[in-house]
Amino acid sequence: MIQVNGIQKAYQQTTVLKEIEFSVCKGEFFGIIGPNGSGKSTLLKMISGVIPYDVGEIVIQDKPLRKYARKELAQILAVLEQEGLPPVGFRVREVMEMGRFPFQNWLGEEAEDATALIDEIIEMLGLSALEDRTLDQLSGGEKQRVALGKALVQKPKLLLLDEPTTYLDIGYQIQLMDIVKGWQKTTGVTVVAVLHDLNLASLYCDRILMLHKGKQVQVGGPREIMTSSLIEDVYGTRPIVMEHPVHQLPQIFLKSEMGK
Ligand SMILES: Nc1ncnc2c1ncn2[C@@H]1O[C@H](COP(=O)(O)OP(=O)(O)OP(=O)(O)O)[C@@H](O)[C@H]1O
Repeated sequence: MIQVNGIQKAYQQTTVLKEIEFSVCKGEFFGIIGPNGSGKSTLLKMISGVIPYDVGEIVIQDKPLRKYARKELAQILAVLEQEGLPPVGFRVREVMEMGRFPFQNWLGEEAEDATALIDEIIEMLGLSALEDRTLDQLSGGEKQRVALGKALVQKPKLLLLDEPTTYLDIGYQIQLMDIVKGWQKTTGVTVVAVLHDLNLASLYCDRILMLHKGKQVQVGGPREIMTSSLIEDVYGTRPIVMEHPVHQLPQIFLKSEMGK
């Protein structure tokens, strides 16, 4: 689905990503982790075509990214990002409808009626009671669900998530990740997610790319990536890693230097 071949990126004179090389299979849930400033968002923005890369190539569905027209890319790829919502005056349903722009002609008409799809997604995200509210009348967590809805109504083949659980309490974190996973199972969408929470990354991702200071440290399954030595090398703190009692996947426990 995606091949990232030898990507390099500099802002002004400072290189922020170098020699990034990996591929993501169709239908995979692929995570990108790493400390603050390691280049995660920059990499995701390059995959979504928002910012250019300096060296290398990104290929999506066997076609180099730079050969895609904007609208053509928007028909296969959707992004959930913090700043992805329109200005505040819009209502929840209107925002969902905006997700259909890539499929409309210049008159705002679409070959397929998307009303049923929008209804289904509003219902699935628990937004039915809020659909006539404007964005400024929503909490941070509710806005995040609207942003996810706007991405899902595009019915993307590739869904890019930039820190999707920011602002969400633990209940909504799991709910949002489960919704994405469930949606993936029914539609076969490929998901690439930048995640700060290593435990969520371990639970949901098939494979994970770990970045450190703009370099690719390793790509592998949760058991290969979630080791205390690798995490200590990259994050500078040595956690305890234990197997989740239900999911049999590695989970980390942080250790305080101060004790209690
Ligand atoms: N527009 C920009 N101009 C200059 N430098 C930038 C720009 N955007 C990001 N950077 C720098 O590039 C590096 C990588 O930033 P990026 O936002 O990709 O990291 P990140 O891993 O997503 O960080 P975080 O976890 O803190 O969100 C950082 O050093 C950042 O300061």
